Amino acid sequence: MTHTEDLTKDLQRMMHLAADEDHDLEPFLNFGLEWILRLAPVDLVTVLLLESEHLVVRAAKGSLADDRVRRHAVALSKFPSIQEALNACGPRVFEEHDHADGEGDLFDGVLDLPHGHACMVIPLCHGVQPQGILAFDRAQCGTYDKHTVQLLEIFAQILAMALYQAEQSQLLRTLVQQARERERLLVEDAGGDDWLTPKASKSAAMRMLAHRIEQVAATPTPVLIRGETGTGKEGVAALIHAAGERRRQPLIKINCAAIPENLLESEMFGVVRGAFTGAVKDRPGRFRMANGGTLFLDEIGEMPLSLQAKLLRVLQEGTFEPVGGDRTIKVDVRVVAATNVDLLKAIEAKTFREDLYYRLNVFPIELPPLRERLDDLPSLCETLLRRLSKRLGKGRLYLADDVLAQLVRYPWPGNIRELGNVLERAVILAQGQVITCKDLDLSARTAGLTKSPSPAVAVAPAPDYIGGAMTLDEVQRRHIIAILEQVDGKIYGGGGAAELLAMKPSTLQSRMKKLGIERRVQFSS
Ligand SMILES: Nc1ncnc2c1ncn2[C@@H]1O[C@H](COP(=O)(O)OP(=O)(O)OP(=O)(O)O)[C@@H](O)[C@H]1O
Repeated sequence: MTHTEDLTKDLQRMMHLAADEDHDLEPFLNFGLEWILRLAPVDLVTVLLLESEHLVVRAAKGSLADDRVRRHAVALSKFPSIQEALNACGPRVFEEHDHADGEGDLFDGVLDLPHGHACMVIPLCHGVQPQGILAFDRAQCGTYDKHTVQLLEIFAQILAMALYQAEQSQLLRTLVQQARERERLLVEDAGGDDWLTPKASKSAAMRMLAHRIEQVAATPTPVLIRGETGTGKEGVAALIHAAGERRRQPLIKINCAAIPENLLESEMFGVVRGAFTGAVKDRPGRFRMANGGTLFLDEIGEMPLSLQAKLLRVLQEGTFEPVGGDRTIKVDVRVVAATNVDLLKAIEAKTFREDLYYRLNVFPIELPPLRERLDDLPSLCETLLRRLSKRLGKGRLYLADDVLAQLVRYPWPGNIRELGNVLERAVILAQGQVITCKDLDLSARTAGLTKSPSPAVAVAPAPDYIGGAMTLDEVQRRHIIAILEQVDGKIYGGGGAAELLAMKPSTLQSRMKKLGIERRVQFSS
């Protein structure tokens, strides 16, 4: 094969790798840098990418490439001539006096190269911003001839294009993921078809919460959302993000309980290639992905103590070091955390840091459990049935007349998630469009609960369908009266109405007041 044929084949291969559909840069870099070593008089070729005003080695090949080179990073401010080359997007060939005049070499302290060794950088420019540089070094003195410079420039153009493609495809993936996430989570004012927003809620507590969300959304303050499992904490985090100025930036989620302890740190803070076995590429981590936007830390109570100090530092200073790296990264991220465990108890048990708790708890948001916002049950059922109808390809779905009364009696330990599951199963079991009590089969669930509500309380007939004649308030009023009658008006303690209804006594009393149930008049104590 002729030299030209070889070159053509290599270039074809390189173009093919640069256009790789997965935009995995590794094969391109391996092949491309080896190719340079074969064609040009070079002992070290390095790709250095720009990251927060630093040039960070992304790949290195050649007889001088070792681990120290591969982990090297320098502040751009220390190399004005490279900054100039980046501004002009043109190559810079260094001569002996450049090294002598104080700017030094990119690899000073890492490699011991003689003054005047052949050294050149070519900026990687494709798209709006320069992405970094290609640097070429030789152990011996001399400069690069014109033809070599031209060849290396062409290679730099191909590399810059491949980098740009990979970056754009990563951006696209993140945007698609966010769009899907947003679609799933709602977002407020998008019609609210798939979500009952706190603003549209009938429960006073939820409407108050809508107000708190508006207050805090515009600030960068961390928010701690507390609430039992399935109460909608993730949805509230999305609302906070969507209501603030960060809404056009990413909302990134990480579930601290779902990721093994040893991987959580790199997942959150990123990892430098080679930091541990298996870390084959640099990964940015979710904090960097969320830069400018919001990071939702779900199940924060499960975060290992060892990571809590690092998180506290990001909250206080906005800085951290990726795993295996010593370069400090600065980010601007709004943190929204959620938990369904009692963090004060976790502090007592020494599994949660007190200082982190106070930093996160600046603006706490408490989500009430479903049993304390029963006013929302009809609208929630409507919303969830609409969602199910769409998802399962059913027509409009209805609840039969006595279903709401039964749903009100159930204590909903799994909250809205459980309600969604119960309705989903009922929709599958239902003969047609109307869901009956038989389809709900709540008795099986009630049997599994320690705090079971009264099994046989007579409840007055409920409306035909949701939106029918009897209001939920009336259903609740009759049900509470029935329970109070059953327990002779006892509210507190074992066997009292509050226990049977799985409510706090104080909540029951305020509900009775709201519904106009006068205990002293109607019941003996
Ligand atoms: N207001 C709402 N309107 C419609 N669906 C809701 C609402 N709130 C919660 N849901 C649904 O309930 C389920 C649980 O919600 P979410 O995951 O936000 O709860 P969570 O409190 O974060 O739960 P966990 O603590 O277990 O992570 C989801 O399917 C969600 O779509």
